[in-house]
Amino acid sequence: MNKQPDTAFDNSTHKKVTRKVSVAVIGAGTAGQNAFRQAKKIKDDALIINDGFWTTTCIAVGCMPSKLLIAAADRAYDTNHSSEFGIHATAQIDGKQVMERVRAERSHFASYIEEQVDSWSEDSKIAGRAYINKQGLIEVNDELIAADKIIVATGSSPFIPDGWADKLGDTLLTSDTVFELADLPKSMAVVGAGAIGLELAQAFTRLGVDVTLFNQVKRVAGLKDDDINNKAIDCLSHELTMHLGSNITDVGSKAVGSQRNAAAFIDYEDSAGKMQQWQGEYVLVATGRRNNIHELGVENLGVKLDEKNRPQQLDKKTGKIGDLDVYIVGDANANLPLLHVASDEGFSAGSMVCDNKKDAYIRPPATPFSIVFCSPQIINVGMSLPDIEQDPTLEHVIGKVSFDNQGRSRVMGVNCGLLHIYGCKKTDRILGASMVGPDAEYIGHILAMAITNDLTVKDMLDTPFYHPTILEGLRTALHDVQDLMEIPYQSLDTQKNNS
Ligand SMILES: Cc1cc2nc3c(=O)[nH]c(=O)nc-3n(C[C@H](O)[C@H](O)[C@H](O)COP(=O)(O)OP(=O)(O)OC[C@H]3O[C@@H](n4cnc5c(N)ncnc54)[C@H](O)[C@@H]3O)c2cc1C
Ligand SMILES: NC(=O)c1ccc[n+]([C@@H]2O[C@H](COP(=O)([O-])OP(=O)(O)OC[C@H]3O[C@@H](n4cnc5c(N)ncnc54)[C@H](O)[C@@H]3O)[C@@H](O)[C@H]2O)c1
Repeated sequence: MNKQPDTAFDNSTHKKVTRKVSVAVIGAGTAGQNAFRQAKKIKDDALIINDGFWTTTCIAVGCMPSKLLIAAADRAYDTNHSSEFGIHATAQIDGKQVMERVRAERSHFASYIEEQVDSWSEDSKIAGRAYINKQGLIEVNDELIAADKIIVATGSSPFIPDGWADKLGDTLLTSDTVFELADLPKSMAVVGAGAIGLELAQAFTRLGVDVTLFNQVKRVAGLKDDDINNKAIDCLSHELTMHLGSNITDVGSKAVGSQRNAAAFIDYEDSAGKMQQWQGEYVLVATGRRNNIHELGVENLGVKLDEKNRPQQLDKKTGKIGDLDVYIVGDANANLPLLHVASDEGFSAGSMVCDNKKDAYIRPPATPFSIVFCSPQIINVGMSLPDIEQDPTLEHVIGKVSFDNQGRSRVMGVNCGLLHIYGCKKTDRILGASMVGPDAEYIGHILAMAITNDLTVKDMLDTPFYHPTILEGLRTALHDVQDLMEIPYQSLDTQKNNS
């Protein structure tokens, strides 16, 4: 490291350096484990340090338990909402069994990671919280480690507004604790209508919990296209109680008899400016996540952080910071806190630090792509509409399709949605897209593939679309893009109205 002393002592503490390694990875989530595996192929002495569980945020408290809960919720929803098909049933929901399955399946996924971590030699991993001291040395447990290169993969944690943890006490839940509930609660407020809030609020509602969702702005899933945002609110409000544009002025908990020793309340000003109070069993706070970097000491390596703790001079391909021998990858760099990004960045950084030319491939930054797994699903791909609108040279058009009357969506009874595809008039390329609607996860993948591989709208329309599918809606929107571009070959199309 640039700041590492030549001596084997830390001058400030007079502690002896306990080991010298070529590569140290801090954090053993998805990004860190990928980085470590890749580095270890070339550098025998590569070391990984981790605080807490070794099974990744994704598996322990993130992607997987949330999708397991949603899977149960969707079963219940379908059972309770099939009467339009002439099928009448009421779901009997065993809350304990629902939560047990979430945890049992989570353990199943975790076992693969545990097996891998167990296969790493004891001297290549350290369980403990790392701190980078003023000398640029890593302090962990009783060790003082000098590393030529450091990969920081310390992830992120739930953000809880100031004072709420104390005021809510044990009525407070976050994504770190909610999957540990032994049973489904009777009622719950969810604060925050981002990906976490939306997914969990809808899942618990579908499982029979009385859920109220709060968000301070009239926006869900951070959608930046107003029409898609309004449509998403419209589709979701059929089953979710939402107080969007409400301002929470206070939260707290109070004693309520013998069953539970506390019940929560939220005081809020609703969107009409009227003061209201919500009361219930728990408050699930989903007001965003913050990268775990502020107490790590990366500044001691020369890394500059902005006011939101985002590292400056970040190379988005590899996580490298300027010309330092420091890489910050995954949620820790607060760039795109998504699983596939953490995975790619970890892999690339691990290859870079040891110049692994043999089986390394530095992945280019992925086309921005996110999915929120509520129903209907919400996706964003490529550039956002506001970013496109800021650049008049892009000469964009917006191809649209509604899923409210789309053939297969109607057949399946999932006909609520809207897709906007942002096309570039000059290049016949797709700049980005935003959608709420059925099968959005698949439509999103197709659009991400098209953008990544520089396909033209014509290329996409020359590809077969099977009938009857929800994906035919994508074709309708692509046709709309073409129509707006006024490119002559569109007139040869014959399949246009089949969906
Ligand atoms: C509820 C929820 C649902 C999600 N769903 C999805 C989804 O559907 N799709 C998707 O793409 N993404 C989803 N995400 C996001 C995804 O889980 C994260 O982007 C991803 O797991 C981040 O991986 P990571 O390797 O950067 O961090 P992590 O997996 O969090 O690993 C970081 C590790 O570093 C350790 N650490 C921190 N500080 C130190 C220190 N000082 N010393 C040593 N170790 C330290 C931590 O304890 C942790 O073990 C979800 C997240 C949540 C919370
Ligand atoms: N399906 C997925 O890919 C998935 C699922 C879950 C999480 N994630 C990742 O986790 C990250 C964090 O998710 P998140 O939903 O916690 O954060 P987020 O930043 O996406 O959303 C937070 C929401 O909370 C609201 N909010 C903030 N403070 C508030 C307050 N005081 N009162 C009321 N509302 C308030 C914000 O307006 C925003 O809508 C996401 O950015 C995403 O990268 C992804």
